[in-house]
Amino acid sequence: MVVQALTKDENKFLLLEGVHASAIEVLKSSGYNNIEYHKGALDEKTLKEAIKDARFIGIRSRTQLSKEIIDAAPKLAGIGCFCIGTNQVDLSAAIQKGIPVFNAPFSNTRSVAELVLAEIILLFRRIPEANAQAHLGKWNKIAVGSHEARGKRLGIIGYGHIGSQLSVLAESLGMKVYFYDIETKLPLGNARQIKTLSALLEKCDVISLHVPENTTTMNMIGKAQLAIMKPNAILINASRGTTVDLDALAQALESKHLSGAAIDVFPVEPASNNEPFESPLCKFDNVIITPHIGGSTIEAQENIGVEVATKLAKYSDTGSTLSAVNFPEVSLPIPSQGVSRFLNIHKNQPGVLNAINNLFASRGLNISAQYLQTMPEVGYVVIDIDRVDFNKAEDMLEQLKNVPGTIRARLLF
Ligand SMILES: NC(=O)c1ccc[n+]([C@@H]2O[C@H](COP(=O)([O-])OP(=O)(O)OC[C@H]3O[C@@H](n4cnc5c(N)ncnc54)[C@H](O)[C@@H]3O)[C@@H](O)[C@H]2O)c1
Ligand SMILES: O=C(O)CC[C@@H](O)C(=O)O
Repeated sequence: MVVQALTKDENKFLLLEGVHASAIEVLKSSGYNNIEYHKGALDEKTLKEAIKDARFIGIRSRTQLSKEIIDAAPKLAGIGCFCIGTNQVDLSAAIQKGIPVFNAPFSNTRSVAELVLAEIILLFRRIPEANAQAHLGKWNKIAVGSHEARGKRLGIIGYGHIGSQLSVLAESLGMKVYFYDIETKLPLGNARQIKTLSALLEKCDVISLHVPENTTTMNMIGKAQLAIMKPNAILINASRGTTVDLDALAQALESKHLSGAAIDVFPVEPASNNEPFESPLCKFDNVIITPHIGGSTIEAQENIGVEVATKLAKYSDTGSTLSAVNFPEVSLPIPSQGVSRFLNIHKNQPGVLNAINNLFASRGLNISAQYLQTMPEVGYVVIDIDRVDFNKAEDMLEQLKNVPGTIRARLLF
């Protein structure tokens, strides 16, 4: 359990996978200079070593923060995913250790929507094949199988931040947009929500996936779903690699049932740019294969760097967990000078708050403000008391950590 009040330099930030320099700028301007930066992901052994004394870690999609890795990080207080997806983190193991996980839910969404729009046009025009042939010296000037996007039907699976932006962009090209989502969503423009996935697949000329990775989306496009797609339809996946069965897709391309595909994400992705990439799709000229770069634009990465680093610094400075993905959200005002602030993360069981309040009362300490949020497993309470000297605050922290049910307690200032 973490109990000591820390200076900013004692908070080591371990930043992996080349997160944008904007993250470092934010951390430094917030007074955090103890930053270990790596351009790539670390192998498991090196990661376990590096994370041992890290207070915060910043990753993208390559680093798997399993329970085993989290258990190897006794000081870890916060995780920043410098991306949208958080499926690479064992969120349940993190919350059980009292560790909030933050991400950047919007910053790269436009980049993905733009890439998919470009892929729709390229695939309708059969540009990937023409390009491959031209590179081999073959001049194949034909219009066969080449189409405008205008008037074609786009089917979007998952009408969230990315799917809905794609919807607007595609309509501006004159496409007819349909979508399938497990939630009822407000259609933008003239888009229409379709009740079942099969109805969407049967109807549309292009299908694009924009769902999260979870049990409901695992292999949601397999042999049966590909079979009911329109002949010569196109499949695009820039969501997560687990959503499409790639062997089934390869068969659908082999049999020429589909006219093309664009795939940005894979069930197994190389851990670094130095490792080889293999896929059953590599042999098809009518498949655009990209190395998980849907969100990899300078604009997106810079914004993500600022957004996630700000969330980590704010949590470290004030205890604010606003927009954490796995954790009770507490938004905190800027504290006044005359305050000492404690955090207590505890199992959500009866009596913890009572015990905490009795503890402060028994020491004659006035609680000037208290912020509490709970989730089924975990409660998070931030306690401001009229300022006490450091020794007394440290003594209180020792008591606070002994409150039954406490997972983690910290003294912020
Ligand atoms: N390729 C990249 O570089 C890249 C970049 C950013 C995001 N992503 C991925 O794109 C995906 C979408 O991101 P987003 O920001 O739009 O997410 P989002 O959470 O805003 O939207 C996801 C939508 O999918 C819906 N959904 C969930 N389960 C579903 C199911 N079984 N069937 C149908 N709909 C379902 C949700 O209701 C929601 O509307 C995520 O997997 C994210 O990780 C990839
Ligand atoms: O930048 C990455 O590694 C992941 C990008 C994307 O998949 C996301 O989840 O935001």
